[in-house]
Amino acid sequence: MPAQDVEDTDAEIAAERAYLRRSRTALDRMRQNVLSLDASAAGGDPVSEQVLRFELGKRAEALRDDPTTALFFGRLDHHEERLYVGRRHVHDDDGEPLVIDWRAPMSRPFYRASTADPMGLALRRRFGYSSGELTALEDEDFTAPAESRILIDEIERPRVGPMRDIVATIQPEQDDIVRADADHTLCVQGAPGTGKTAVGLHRVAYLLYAHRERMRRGGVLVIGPSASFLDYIRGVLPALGEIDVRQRTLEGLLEAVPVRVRDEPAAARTKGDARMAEVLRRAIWSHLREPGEALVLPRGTRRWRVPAYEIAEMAEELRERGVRYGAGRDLLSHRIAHAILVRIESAGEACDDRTHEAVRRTRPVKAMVDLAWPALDPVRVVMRLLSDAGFLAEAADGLLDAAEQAALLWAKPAKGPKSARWSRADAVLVDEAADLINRTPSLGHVVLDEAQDLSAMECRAIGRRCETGSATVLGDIAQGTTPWAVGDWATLLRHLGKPDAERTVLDRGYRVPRQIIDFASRLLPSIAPDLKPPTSVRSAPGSLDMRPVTDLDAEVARACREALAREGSVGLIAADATVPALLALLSEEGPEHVPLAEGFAGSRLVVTPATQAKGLEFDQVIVVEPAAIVDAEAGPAADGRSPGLRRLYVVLTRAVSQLTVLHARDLPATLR
Ligand SMILES: Nc1ncnc2c1ncn2[C@@H]1O[C@H](COP(=O)(O)OP(=O)(O)OP(=O)(O)O)[C@@H](O)[C@H]1O
Repeated sequence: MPAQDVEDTDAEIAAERAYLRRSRTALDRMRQNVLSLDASAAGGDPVSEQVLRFELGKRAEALRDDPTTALFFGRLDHHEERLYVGRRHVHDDDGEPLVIDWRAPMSRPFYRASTADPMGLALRRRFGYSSGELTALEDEDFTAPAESRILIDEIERPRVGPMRDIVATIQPEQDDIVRADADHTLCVQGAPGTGKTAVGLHRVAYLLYAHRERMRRGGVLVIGPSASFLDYIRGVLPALGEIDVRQRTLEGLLEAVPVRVRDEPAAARTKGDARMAEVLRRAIWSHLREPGEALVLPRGTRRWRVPAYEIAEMAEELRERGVRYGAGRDLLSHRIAHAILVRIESAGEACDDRTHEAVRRTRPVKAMVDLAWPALDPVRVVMRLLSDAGFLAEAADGLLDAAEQAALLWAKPAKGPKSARWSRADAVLVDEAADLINRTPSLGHVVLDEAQDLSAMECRAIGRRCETGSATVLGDIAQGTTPWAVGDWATLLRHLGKPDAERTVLDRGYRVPRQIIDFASRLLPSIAPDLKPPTSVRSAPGSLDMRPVTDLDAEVARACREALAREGSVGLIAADATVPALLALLSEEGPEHVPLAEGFAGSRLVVTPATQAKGLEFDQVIVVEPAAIVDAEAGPAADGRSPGLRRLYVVLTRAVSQLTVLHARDLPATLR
């Protein structure tokens, strides 16, 4: 850079720093204003006072400045006005905006303006930060397409601990998804590292900004594949100022039974099959009974009688109307009460709502409802289905063959719901049964990550949680590793109840350098032949290091030491069964490390079982013995593709800067 330019830039940076100081001071004043508000004066009664105090506390918390993050990261120069784009809105004492929220419509040109369409901008400025200090700027005047060094620096900035937000560098194709219409369900097929998870989380923040009341009322939920994954992403939404969003695994969501065991693949596949919905429906409705005798209700000196066939007809009519089982029970009691009231009235007695309610609550009416339409506990229904071959055979007749029914039955029938050996797929069946009895409330929006792994029944469980809301469905068919996975987006969306979801593809990779993604993509023809190989925004010569070795243990320790000598996080990824031995080896050899189960905070070197690597990333990854990772997966997936190779694809695509592959055995043929 010529000396004059350097001076100009220094002067610009000094001016921008001054603006940053001014914005920070203004933000602090906004917070002080909130803290000075008197909840008791505004509230009135003690309850509203408490609510107000709580709300003010939250508001003040949201306005707390974090000096380690960028308060603004962009500047938009229109011909007439200049706007700074940042994490939150900041205004001065006169209400004049100093920084506008990245989610506001006015911020959109920061993410979308291009040479083809500058969106009214004369200049777009990006700011680079180092530890909260404004250190660089980058200008674009839209006369020619420009590459952003700040984007590349941001991606390559060494990882410490959990995932961080990408608010300063969201790319146009990602911005489309983040800001998509709230009523739309979107399905994103995205290659590894294309930003699906990041985009899903920023979309939540966007929806909470653009539709705050509606989303707050309905609720927003993020569903991720594992506890480690949730631990990894937990900081992103709070960093975007959103602290109230529930983040759960599917198992965490289905709390009716404790998950204790893992199913054999055959059982898991059958339990996850959509036919189970019909089996359960039949099992639930098989409880209706035709009464053997008429209902007789003594009242005063009279006895009112409703014949058994009439009650059976009422029940049948309700069932045909498609009511939920639980609601039907209630409705039946009303029908019976009504039938009795008609008789009473025709005998000349005047009745009103109170008579109706009194009759409905009489012991004979309740007893008749219990007999004809018994109350059901979904847990017990599913327990019986999985324990009682006769009951299962009746419900599954014509739907599941004998082998499938045998695979479903527990080896030892359960004694009670508490001691039963429930699996994850069983918990999903309980959830379906519960919904057949009482409708599951729907949320405003669900973000579903790693969706490719879900079974049809799991999709249904999630679908009912966004039945009247919308969803963002994220995943990668090539990374589907479960034997029960549905296998394609159209089927998955149908089971989710969103067949008309808009589908889109992300194939520009941000995490993985070209050299590594090209290598991993050699697996695609075997694991997902319909998918195009992804591209990468970065090239990093030397980032792929293949090491055939003879003494695997010695090489693992050496590779870990080498990686720790460089910057950033390190993931040592191996077949699950070999992880205990690797942990013992590292404890003996010395490199400081932590097992994944203990989280990301303990050490830079995280020993990660291959089955837990999904969704995670590390600056450097050391993969130990690919052949063992492939062999560890049982049988072919539902669509006939090797889940072992898919697992390997996941593992090989976790690295940001460096991938070292140690192998004493041959590599799988497709990689050679
Ligand atoms: N626009 C961006 N700016 C900066 N970093 C980005 C951007 N998009 C994605 N990244 C980074 O790339 C990495 C991969 O993103 P993310 O984990 O969301 O991808 P993914 O598609 O969910 O990957 P996978 O399918 O492998 O789990 C993350 O570190 C993320 O912060």
